[in-house]
Amino acid sequence: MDRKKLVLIGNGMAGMNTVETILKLSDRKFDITVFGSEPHPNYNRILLSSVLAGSARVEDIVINPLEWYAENGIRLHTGETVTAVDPASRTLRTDKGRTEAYDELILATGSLPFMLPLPGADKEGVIAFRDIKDCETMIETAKHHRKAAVIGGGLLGLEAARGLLNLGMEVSVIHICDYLMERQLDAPASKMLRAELERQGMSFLLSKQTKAILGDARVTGVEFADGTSVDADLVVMAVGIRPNVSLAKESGIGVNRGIVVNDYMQTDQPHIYAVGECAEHNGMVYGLVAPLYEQGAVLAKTLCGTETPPYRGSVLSTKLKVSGVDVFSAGEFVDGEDTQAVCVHDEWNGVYKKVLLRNRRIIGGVLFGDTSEGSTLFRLIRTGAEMTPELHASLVGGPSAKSGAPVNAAAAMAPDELICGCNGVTKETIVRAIREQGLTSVDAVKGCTGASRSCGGCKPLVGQLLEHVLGDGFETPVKETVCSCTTLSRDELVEAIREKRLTHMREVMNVLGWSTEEGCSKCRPALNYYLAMVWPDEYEDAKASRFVNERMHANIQHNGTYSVVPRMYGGVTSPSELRRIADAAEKYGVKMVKVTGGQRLDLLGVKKEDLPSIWADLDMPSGWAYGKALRTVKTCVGADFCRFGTQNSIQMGIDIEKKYERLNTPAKVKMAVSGCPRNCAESGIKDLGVVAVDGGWELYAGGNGGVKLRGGDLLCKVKTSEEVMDITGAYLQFYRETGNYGERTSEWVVRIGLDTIREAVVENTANRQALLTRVEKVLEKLTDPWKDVINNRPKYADLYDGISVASE
Ligand SMILES: Cc1cc2nc3c(=O)[nH]c(=O)nc-3n(C[C@H](O)[C@H](O)[C@H](O)COP(=O)(O)OP(=O)(O)OC[C@H]3O[C@@H](n4cnc5c(N)ncnc54)[C@H](O)[C@@H]3O)c2cc1C
Ligand SMILES: NC(=O)c1ccc[n+]([C@@H]2O[C@H](COP(=O)([O-])OP(=O)(O)OC[C@H]3O[C@@H](n4cnc5c(N)ncnc54)[C@H](O)[C@@H]3O)[C@@H](O)[C@H]2O)c1
Ligand code: SF4
Ligand code: FES
Repeated sequence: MDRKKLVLIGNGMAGMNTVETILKLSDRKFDITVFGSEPHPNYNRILLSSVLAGSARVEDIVINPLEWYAENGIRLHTGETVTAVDPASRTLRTDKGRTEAYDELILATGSLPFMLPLPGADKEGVIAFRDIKDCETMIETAKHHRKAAVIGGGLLGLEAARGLLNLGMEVSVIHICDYLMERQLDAPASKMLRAELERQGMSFLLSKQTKAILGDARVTGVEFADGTSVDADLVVMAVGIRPNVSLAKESGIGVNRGIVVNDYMQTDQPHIYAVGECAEHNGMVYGLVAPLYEQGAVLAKTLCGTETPPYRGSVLSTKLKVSGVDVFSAGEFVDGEDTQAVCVHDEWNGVYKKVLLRNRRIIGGVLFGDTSEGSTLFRLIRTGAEMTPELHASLVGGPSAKSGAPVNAAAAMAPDELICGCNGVTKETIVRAIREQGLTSVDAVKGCTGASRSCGGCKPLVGQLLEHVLGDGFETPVKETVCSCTTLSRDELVEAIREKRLTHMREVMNVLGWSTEEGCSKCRPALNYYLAMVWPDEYEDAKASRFVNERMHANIQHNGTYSVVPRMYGGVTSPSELRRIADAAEKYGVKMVKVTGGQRLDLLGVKKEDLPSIWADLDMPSGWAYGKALRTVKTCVGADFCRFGTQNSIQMGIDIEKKYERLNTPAKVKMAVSGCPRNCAESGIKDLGVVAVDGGWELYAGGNGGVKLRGGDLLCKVKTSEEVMDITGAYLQFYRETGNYGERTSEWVVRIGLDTIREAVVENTANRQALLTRVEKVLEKLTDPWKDVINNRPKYADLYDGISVASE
């Protein structure tokens, strides 16, 4: 049988989801060709917000990789735009001069971002937020510029603003109304949202009418109708979208706001269908994926000749994808004469819940602060459920009532209903995956089916489904908390510090509900580290929270004296340094001068009160032998002296040590550089070991020569010394950002996985660069602690009491 020729114009989520459903229904019926203007295979546009916010990479958001098209016999023409359709001859033309015939044609041309036609809107630095290119422009701009203005305080604008904050920009959101997300939220929820986003660092300019974009070639600001203005090096317009209908219109296909379709997604032209954001059904145009998938399911069945109920329109639900903020909105939410509202407005706990009723039936709602009942509420709205005392208690009755009357919304759903609107995953798909793959957790379902991968709004529903299918077999993950003062894990703590912009230890303890007033010896130094890591510019080190060695900048010995270890970069010293060391050793009665395993000299047995003076006499940088920081970079003699050496290992070691000395890390870091694989500097058992090989260097991660002996894993092989330096910096910063306080790299590498580290610091060059930018920021601020003590002696009188300073 000859297969019919199906052509899809628009390689986006709606069109491709339709094609995927068609393939599931009948993989032999159509010979499929797809045209897409963008140069990419189909990707999850929703997750652009996550790419911008740094929690996903462009590669992660591809839905159908190129191989998928090939495996399914689909001809894909990326970077090719269809310019005309001729319904009479059933052909189309593209901008590359191609003519293609079709038997059935799907238009899924999506939307175009609306760009305000302001004077100056064509300046460099004025962009939309719609595709991968926009996302990459923002990421690049953030590397060189500081101030961003986002016009539009809707879903897109706020997600863009959060992403730009994460990229280190100062962000002002300009909104035309007097409250944010007015299309999804009522005033009380919007007020709470604004307060939370302000805490995260966003600034808002509300009730502002933009008048012009300022600047010469590049934007420098935005001017408002009231005469005021705001500075900006980047302007992101997020003021809504318009269905992309020009092709349909010019081809004589019926168009209103969108391409007009009936209940089976047919246009007014035979054999031409429309689906997605470009389609207008019953006067409605949709801008969220769940309705587009519902349309796609009807269209796929229509094309395959499978019986289907008609498409009758969709009830919408939205969830803002800004971490740390839980907002959910569905159906109607504005009070009317014929509506009744059931509300909880608890500003103390930051919770707002409103359920709107008409004739006792649930027609909409808004949840802020606690969106756990979002899925249940959405289902009740879709089915037009009547409010009952049990539902009332479960939806708005607070935690106690909730626990008394759990509602498993997932159990009541039909098999083909969507659990995850963002990724088009139905209940039956998840149930099958749970049963066939033996899945026991929400994360496992996510990995296997994609459900909950985007906005996360369906997580509770996935959890309910797991409970329903598995009963007691449902896995509740065991959480390791930072210490007994808190119920938060390390990741939750760091995220909360970031999201809530907590910059002081006391603030963290108050806001995050510490059970002890002062914390404990486990959480205080950890908090001190995490705060400094998250806020390298603002945070003032809380010295008192550090362990004694770090407070004193010296290692205390069993008899109460201290050791003094000056830095010798790469294990190299000079006669004058040795002379000063010898003089100081004699002058301060040093008990022993010892060559350490890290190739430097340790002066043992120094009295506490002599510490500042001996450092002043030595006039050498601190070797940080006491700190959670880069300690030493051990080197072998390398190519300059050794007949086996292939590279200058000494210089490499010195360069690394000079660059990254003093950098605070979750635990101590030891490094080594060897001039050849004979490894005389023992690079294989270091936190990061560098080994010269023919034509380059190998880097080994997570080695340890201490209590838990571990050989390092080969992280990568690079050609140049510059690459070694960069990967070292990125590796150290990635460890700083993801390591648990006190966790050595040997444990960290095992916990988070070598592949993840390799991806973050070697393969994903944009991420490597971002890590380097962040580590540079920290390095700029580091100073030698002993210089500070020597130059500001009175300040340290309490610490080193009875001090006399030799240079006086
Ligand atoms: C940053 C961001 C975050 C979002 N977050 C969410 C969310 O959390 N939840 C949610 O539900 N929705 C979200 N959305 C909206 C959602 O992504 C869209 O509703 C959905 O992607 C639209 O799919 P579509 O296929 O109809 O259109 P599109 O994704 O716009 O796809 C249409 C494609 O067709 C191509 N095309 C157009 N004309 C032609 C032509 N003539 N020839 C060839 N190709 C053509 C376009 O280049 C485009 O690639 C978000 C959108 C953005 C931008
Ligand atoms: N989490 C999500 O579900 C999500 C996230 C991002 C985008 N989206 C979708 O993407 C599409 C685009 O999002 P959007 O937020 O741009 O559209 P939108 O239409 O939802 O919101 C645009 C906002 O811009 C404001 N605005 C309009 N003109 C303005 C002006 N001149 N100055 C300042 N503000 C102005 C409006 O008042 C409105 O709040 C929508 O369909 C949205 O649903 C959804
Ligand atoms: S590691 Fe190689 S280059 Fe370095 S000292 Fe040993 S043999 Fe020589
Ligand atoms: S509904 Fe958004 S991730 Fe599932």
